[in-house]
Amino acid sequence: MNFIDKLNAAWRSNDSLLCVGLDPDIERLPQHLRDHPEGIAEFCKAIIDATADLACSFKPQIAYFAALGAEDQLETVCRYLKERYPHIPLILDAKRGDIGATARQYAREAFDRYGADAVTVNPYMGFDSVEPYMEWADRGVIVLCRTSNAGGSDLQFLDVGGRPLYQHVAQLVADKWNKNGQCALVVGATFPQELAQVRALVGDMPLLVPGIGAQGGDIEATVKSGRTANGAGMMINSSRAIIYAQPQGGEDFAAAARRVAMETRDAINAHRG
Ligand SMILES: O=C(O)c1cc(=O)[nH]c(=O)n1[C@@H]1O[C@H](COP(=O)(O)O)[C@@H](O)[C@H]1O
Repeated sequence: MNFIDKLNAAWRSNDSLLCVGLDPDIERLPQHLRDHPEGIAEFCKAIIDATADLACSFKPQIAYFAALGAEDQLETVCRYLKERYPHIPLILDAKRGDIGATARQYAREAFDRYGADAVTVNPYMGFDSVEPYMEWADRGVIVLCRTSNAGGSDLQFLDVGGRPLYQHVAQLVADKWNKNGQCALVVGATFPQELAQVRALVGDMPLLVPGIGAQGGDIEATVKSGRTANGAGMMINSSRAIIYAQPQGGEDFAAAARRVAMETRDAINAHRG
């Protein structure tokens, strides 16, 4: 099953648009896992088990593993997800961007090494830097468009022929780059008006929407701005607010993550109709 079909099936089967982000900062893990040689993987596996029935996707952020030389633990997490929850899409967040020959190696890393269903990529270097990922026709290519951070406006808001660059990117991907129907776009939940603009330009193309939770994006405005006619169309990501939900000295971290993931999924679903 290709990425888009798998995502559609996960939206339906879990009745969820929530993407659970796996950003395992070693300094924020429970002490017993900080001291454990496979602590990062154990933490992620526990979060996955606690939230897999509530999520439409999981998104590990590669930097949290690579910074510590813990790519083997990312492999473990990806393998675990694919064996235990093969119906939930795995998005590798790597935001890659380089010339074609190098991009092909990044694509092999994402799709062959980690077995990701989709990867995030940066469009700044143009189509030949994104095309190599498309050789894996059953995988998703998720292109940065209007990112959630304040500094995203520095370039993404520049005027390009009468409209901001992020809209040009959205149109370009929808009209020209998405030849195999495998593309999606990143649009931050912190900018609901721009989210609505992108939705208007790209039809039903899936959108990865980070920025609720720790970054403070408004769930109602996000869902109303980005939903498709059938009340789906988005992977709304929350990472820190879910995975570090454990109150000090309170409940088990995985149970706390489950509680917040459920609240978030339900808050999203309240506005899909
Ligand atoms: O591509 C992304 O996932 C991404 C794009 C963007 O515009 N903003 C953004 O925050 N992200 C990622 O989404 C996650 C957000 O994490 P929280 O702010 O903890 O929910 C991080 O892994 C970011 O790297």
